[in-house]
Amino acid sequence: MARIRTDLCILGAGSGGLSLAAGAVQMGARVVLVEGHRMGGDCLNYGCVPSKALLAAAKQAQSMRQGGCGIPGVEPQIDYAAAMDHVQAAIATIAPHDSVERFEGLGVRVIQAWGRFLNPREVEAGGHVIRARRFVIATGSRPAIPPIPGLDTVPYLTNETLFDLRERPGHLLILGGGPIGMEMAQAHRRLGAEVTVIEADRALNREDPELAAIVLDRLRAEGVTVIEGARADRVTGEAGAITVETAQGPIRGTHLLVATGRMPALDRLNLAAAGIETTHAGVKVGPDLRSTNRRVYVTGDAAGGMQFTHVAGYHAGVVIRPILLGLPARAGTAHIPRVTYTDPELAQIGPTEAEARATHGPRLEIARFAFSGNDRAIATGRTEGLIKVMVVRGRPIGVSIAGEGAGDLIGLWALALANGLKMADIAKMVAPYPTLGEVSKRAAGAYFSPRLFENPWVKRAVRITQRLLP
Ligand SMILES: Cc1cc2nc3c(=O)[nH]c(=O)nc-3n(C[C@H](O)[C@H](O)[C@H](O)COP(=O)(O)OP(=O)(O)OC[C@H]3O[C@@H](n4cnc5c(N)ncnc54)[C@H](O)[C@@H]3O)c2cc1C
Ligand SMILES: NC(=O)c1ccc[n+]([C@@H]2O[C@H](COP(=O)([O-])OP(=O)(O)OC[C@H]3O[C@@H](n4cnc5c(N)ncnc54)[C@H](O)[C@@H]3O)[C@@H](O)[C@H]2O)c1
Repeated sequence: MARIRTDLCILGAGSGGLSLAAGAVQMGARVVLVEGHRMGGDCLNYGCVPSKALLAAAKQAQSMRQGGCGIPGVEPQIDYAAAMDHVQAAIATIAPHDSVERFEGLGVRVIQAWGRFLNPREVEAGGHVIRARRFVIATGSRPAIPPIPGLDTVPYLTNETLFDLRERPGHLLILGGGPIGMEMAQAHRRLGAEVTVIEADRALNREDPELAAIVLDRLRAEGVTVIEGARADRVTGEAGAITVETAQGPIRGTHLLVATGRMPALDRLNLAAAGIETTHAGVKVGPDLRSTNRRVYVTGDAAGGMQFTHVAGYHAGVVIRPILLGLPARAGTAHIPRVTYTDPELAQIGPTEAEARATHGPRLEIARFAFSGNDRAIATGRTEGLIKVMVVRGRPIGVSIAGEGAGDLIGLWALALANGLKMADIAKMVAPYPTLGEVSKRAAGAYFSPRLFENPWVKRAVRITQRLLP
């Protein structure tokens, strides 16, 4: 076994591991990066990139089908394999950025093998024993497959196999109405498949119900069947003919996508040998993302919190401080946005209205503005949408947006929450006309207008001043 001594050994070359490796090596640390499968991890190969590329193909099809602004729709000719080629081309275009060659070029030593702890200070990977001052577990997550009787007897898809399909499913059943389920439901419906989502609870149940309804109404109008409150009791059938039994009756389709959540990918790591404790959600970490082994930090999905690429990247920026410079660090969550890339999109940062109400009670004020009052939305015929801002003592603490471009619109509020800006700061902003971005300013306006327009003191001051002015 070859022995390697290094400053930092990172397990997993996905969103978190790659950001950390690139940052650490460029700041002067010796870095070993261990990846057992594909560079780029889930986001590039089986997650964000393929799902957004497929959604883009689906949006193209839908805009032809739907027409609008006086242009009649035409039924598009859909070549599902060509749409999947577009997906693979998007992955291939981004892949060099995440490649072994690029990282070796930066000075990172990349080992392409699965890593596992031998003891609290050493990892074995591909015939090497790596002794590092600090380790980072950045091994991500994988689909959590529920123990539904019969599921293991039928061929089912997950996000790891869906994007390999070359033929469009005739009728795609989707188990789980979370972000993966709803994004893939809309993509497949728009590409011409029949789609039924089977959700045990409420679809998009982490989101504000009023805003989730805007998205779900649209999906249903496009022909996606969403069955809520339906737990799958049993699955039977074979390739091309699959039945999901629920208390609401049997639901039949040709393909089944399981999208019922994700579990941390920790099983290969031999964590017990390193004294690293876990919870059901992931590695047990403190607010500084340090595990129960003080030499080992955790980033991204493996840390058991929010499962997003930008969170993995943010974690990389947090742990690099103590690892390289011995400085204290703390990972927050209050300023982290999330977006579901359905059309319309659904974006959230901080607490929803119900969550904020539970914490802040009567101190909570809600500022709202509907997209139907935005001139750009009217001009482009996309008026479905709403922004809600949760405000406590003049500061936004949470924002929910459903509507076209919600994922981009939430960026302004991510800046506001990260920097403790006030509603007055948003109101000061001059937004270009006509843009969807004006909805943020109008929400701030909605917060201040009762204070300004329904205030007798303001009216009195204006009357007095008008009398005195020459
Ligand atoms: C369908 C889908 C769509 C998504 N869309 C979005 C989106 O639009 N926006 C968003 O922000 N997030 C999205 N996500 C979530 C996002 O992909 C993850 O949050 C992100 O990839 C997590 O990054 P990570 O670094 O923790 O893990 P990953 O990126 O998954 O990387 C982990 C890496 O570790 C490797 N590994 C595992 N065990 C070992 C080991 N023992 N030794 C060596 N290597 C190991 C794996 O092979 C993998 O390459 C999506 C996820 C899915 C499934
Ligand atoms: N746009 C994005 O940023 C994006 C997109 C996709 C995924 N992701 C990430 O990946 C994570 C996982 O996504 P997901 O959609 O798989 O998980 P999820 O946990 O968000 O949703 C899973 C859904 O499946 C339901 N469910 C669970 N067991 C069921 C059963 N037996 N029968 C019927 N329904 C059942 C749950 O009630 C839940 O609504 C997300 O939480 C998110 O962090 C992000």
